Amino acid sequence: MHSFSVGKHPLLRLLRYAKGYRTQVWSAIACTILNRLCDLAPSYLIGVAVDVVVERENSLISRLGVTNIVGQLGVLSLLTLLIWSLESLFEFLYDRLWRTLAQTIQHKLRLDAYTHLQELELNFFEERSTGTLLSILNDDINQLEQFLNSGAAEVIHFITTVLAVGGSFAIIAPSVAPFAIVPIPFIFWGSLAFQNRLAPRYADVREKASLISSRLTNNLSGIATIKSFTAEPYERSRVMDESEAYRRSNQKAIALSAAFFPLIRLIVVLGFIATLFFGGVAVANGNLTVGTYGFLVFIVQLLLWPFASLSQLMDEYQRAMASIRRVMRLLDTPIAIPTGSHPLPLKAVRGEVRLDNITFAYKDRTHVLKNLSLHIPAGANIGIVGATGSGKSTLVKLLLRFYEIQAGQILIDGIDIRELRLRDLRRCIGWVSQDVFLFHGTVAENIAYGNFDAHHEDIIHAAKLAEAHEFIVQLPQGYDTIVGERGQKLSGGQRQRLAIARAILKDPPILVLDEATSAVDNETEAAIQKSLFVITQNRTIIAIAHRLSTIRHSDYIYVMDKGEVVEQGTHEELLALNGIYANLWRVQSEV
Ligand SMILES: Nc1ncnc2c1ncn2[C@@H]1O[C@H](COP(=O)(O)OP(=O)(O)OP(=O)(O)O)[C@@H](O)[C@H]1O
Repeated sequence: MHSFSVGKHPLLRLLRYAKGYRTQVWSAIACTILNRLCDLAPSYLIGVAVDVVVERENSLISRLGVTNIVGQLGVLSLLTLLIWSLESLFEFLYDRLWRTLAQTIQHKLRLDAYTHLQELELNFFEERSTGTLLSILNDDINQLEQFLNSGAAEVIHFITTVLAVGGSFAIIAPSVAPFAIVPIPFIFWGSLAFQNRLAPRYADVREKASLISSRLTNNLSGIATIKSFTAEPYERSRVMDESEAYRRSNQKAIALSAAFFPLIRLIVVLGFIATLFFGGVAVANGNLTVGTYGFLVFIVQLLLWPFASLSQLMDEYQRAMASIRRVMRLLDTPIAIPTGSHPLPLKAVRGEVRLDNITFAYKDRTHVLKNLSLHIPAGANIGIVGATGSGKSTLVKLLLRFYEIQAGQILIDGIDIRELRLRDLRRCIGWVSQDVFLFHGTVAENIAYGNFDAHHEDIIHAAKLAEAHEFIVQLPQGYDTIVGERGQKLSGGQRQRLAIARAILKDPPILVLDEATSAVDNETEAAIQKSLFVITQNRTIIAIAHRLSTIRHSDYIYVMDKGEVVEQGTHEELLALNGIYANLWRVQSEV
């Protein structure tokens, strides 16, 4: 999606987000230049005032037709008032324009980064902590604010000042001007050297910030565990370590950044002294008037100070770049599981699933599934059992194409899932996972996640089928009760039933239940089974369970061990086989 911009300077890529705002950008540039010109004017007005009192009837203003001094000073005062008012007006305008643009850029960048993030494969998320990603999406993008708010204005102010003041310098005193600009190359050289040293320090600061963020998010979600193990002091010291590392990293950046401005000031003073000295010599030799000399000494500061403030801008720039680079790196992460192009209209799905000799290993791990084949006819109701860690959940995740298989083929209705449009594939599978995730929101909203267009009656119907209606209506606000983050205000069994209701509402041709009823009691499970039986007609069901009673009525049962199918058949056939399944059944029946 972003490949065309890879390789471009991150700042240029950032500025691309302002593309559709040409008028605002130009207006902002114009207002910034006008503001700076108005800002410089008073220094010139002082020159004009001196001119009035020294030259009297022969002053510059007298050429406008006002000859007496009071009149001239009156004109000057009005001019000053006008210019200062304009300066304020332009400042208001440019500040507002740049800051609005800054918000727009941040908003678009954040949205782009999030959209891209959502497309990345699960493996990407497994290798990074939530806190790290959060710090990029939130902190880093917010970090840009300061630079975006004022960076452009400062650059334009700088250029305007140098051109206006430098130009007038060259016109008024061509012989002194070269001395005034002597420090400029040194300032540039110093700024570049500074920039190169500062960049890695700010990159380190951002890195440390993301480490704190990841520790904090982790601890906040594990707060109950921390409390139960009375690990508060331990966690406090871990947070302290991360915070200390951040502080130290920042200190290193500050030490350098703080030294720069005073250093530049020293160089600036050289230009000031040169003007003072050589200008004085010129006056003594009769090559320069006293008035002009005074004026030059005054404006040389106007010329040189912006160079000093350049250091602050560089600082902000480097800080922003450290963040921009992190965001751009996220945007440049390639999507490892690309969508296919074959459409699979929901209505047309029959629901036949075939796994053909598949082999799969998680990244840097040994094989989880080896040469596994199984065939699920459309509309069949199959069960999968097996020891913990034998690869049952992995199999389902492969069907959803969360990971890519290394060998073999997975087919739905005879089409390789790699060829299918990813959204179509996932839309036709309803998945109730082992660890249910509920979003912060109401019960109804969480069920409606299965179908955002569902009516309230549909939600209730789905909840009834999932045996959830009864407990929902007993909650304080019924369907409008907030479930808390991750659904923590509900019991495990209640969460599972909401997840089942959500999957039922999705009404998928293929329904996968991975330990979907493991947390509910036998009685409730039996009731859910009965309801499910009603809706399982014309639907392919894949049920994974440790409790064999859950799947004993399946049309066909696969028994897995260490990534392979070791037994298969109906419940009766498997009992007759007298193998692993029969053994498990005996153990569980005795219990
Ligand atoms: N994201 C992952 N990255 C690396 N390894 C993983 C990942 N998920 C699972 N595994 C490993 O793959 C193996 C199979 O896990 P899987 O969850 O498929 O087993 P399961 O049969 O569903 O087990 P259970 O009955 O306990 O749920 C396990 O050894 C597990 O450690």
